[in-house]
Amino acid sequence: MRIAVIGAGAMGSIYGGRLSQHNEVILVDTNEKVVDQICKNGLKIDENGTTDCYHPAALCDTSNEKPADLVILFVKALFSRSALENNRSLIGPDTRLMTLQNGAGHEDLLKEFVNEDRVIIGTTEDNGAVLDFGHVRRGGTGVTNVGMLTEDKDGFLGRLKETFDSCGFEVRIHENIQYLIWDKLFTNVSLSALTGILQVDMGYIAADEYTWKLCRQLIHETILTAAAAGLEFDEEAVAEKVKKTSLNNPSGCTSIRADLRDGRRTEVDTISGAVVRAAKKYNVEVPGHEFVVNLVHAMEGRG
Ligand SMILES: NC(=O)C1=CN([C@@H]2O[C@H](COP(=O)(O)OP(=O)(O)OC[C@H]3O[C@@H](n4cnc5c(N)ncnc54)[C@H](OP(=O)(O)O)[C@@H]3O)[C@@H](O)[C@H]2O)C=CC1
Ligand SMILES: CC(C)(CO)C(=O)C(=O)O
Repeated sequence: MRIAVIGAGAMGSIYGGRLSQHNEVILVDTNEKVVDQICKNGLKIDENGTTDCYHPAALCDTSNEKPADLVILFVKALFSRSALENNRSLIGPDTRLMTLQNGAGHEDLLKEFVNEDRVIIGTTEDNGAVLDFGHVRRGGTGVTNVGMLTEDKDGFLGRLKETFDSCGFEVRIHENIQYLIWDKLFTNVSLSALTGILQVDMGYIAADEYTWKLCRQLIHETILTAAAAGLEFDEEAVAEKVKKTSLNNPSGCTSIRADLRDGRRTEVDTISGAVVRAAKKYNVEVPGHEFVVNLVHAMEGRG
C-alpha cells in the first residue's frame, strides 16, 4: 500500500516507521531537520529496550507527489487544516483519509478533503515521545481501533487491518467507532485537562480529594452529553477507569500539561471543546467544560 503519514512526530513516526517495513511510506513534516535526519540516517524507534532503524521516504514538500492509497493525519489537531491543505497532492479521488488523533469530531474536517465514505476515524492505545530529530520512543502498545462513517462496501478496513497487523500493530474494526472515541475522550477531558490546568502529574488527579471532585464533575457532564448523543456509558465504570489511569501512572505527564508548560498551544478545542460543541447541539449544560476551554486558552495566551 502507498501510505503517507502527515506529521513525523511521536505517533506519526511510530506508525510511519513500522508501516514502512512492508509498504511504500512517505513521512511528511514541516520540520526540515526531522526530514533531513530521516533521509540521511533513517528513522529510529526505541521499543522494548532495543533501537530499530526504518527507512521511509521523508519530505517537507509533497507538491510533486502522486496520491496515496491511505493518508494518516498525525499532527496536533490545531494544525490539521493547514497540514491537509499543504499536502493536497497526496489526496486523490481514491485516497482514504484516516486520523487516530486524540479528541472527537475530526471527521468534520476530513470530510472537507475526501468523500464521507473515504474517511477512517479511530483511536490508538499506543503512545510515544520524541527523543531527538528522527528518533522516537514507542512507550506502550495497545489496540488501534478503527471505523468508518458509512458502510465499508469495498472491505478496505479488512485490508488495512492486514497491512497494519503485519507491521506490528493490533487493529480492531468497529461498527460504532464513535463509542470508542468517546470512551477515550473521557480520560482526556477530565484527567488530562486537569493535569494541564494544575500542572501536576497524572497521579495527583486521584490522590487529591478536591481534584478528584472536579474530575468527577467533568466526567459527569461528559456522560450526560454522550447520552444525549445516543452513546450510553456506565458513569461509575468510566470514573473507575480514569482513576486507574491516574493511579497506574503516578508520575505520568499528559500532552496538554506538556504543551502548556512549554508555552505551546494545546488540543483543547478538539478535546474539551468537542464536549462543549456536542452539548450545545443536544442542549446539555456543561459549565465545567466551558470553563476548562476558556481557562486553557487563557493559559496559552501567556505563552
Ligand atoms: N504522543 C502520544 O503518546 C499520543 C498522541 N496521540 C495524538 O496523536 C496526534 C499527534 O501527537 P504527537 O505525535 O504526540 O505529536 P507531535 O507534536 O510529536 O508530532 C506532530 C508533528 O507534526 C508536525 N507538524 C506540525 N504541523 C505540521 C504540518 N502542517 N504538516 C506536517 N507536519 C506538521 C510537528 O512539527 P513541529 O514539532 O515542528 O510543530 C511534529 O513533528 C495528536 O492528536 C495526539 O493527541 C494519540 C495517542 C497517543
Ligand atoms: C492520558 C494520556 C496520557 C493517555 O495516553 C493522554 O492521552 C494524554 O496525553 O493526555
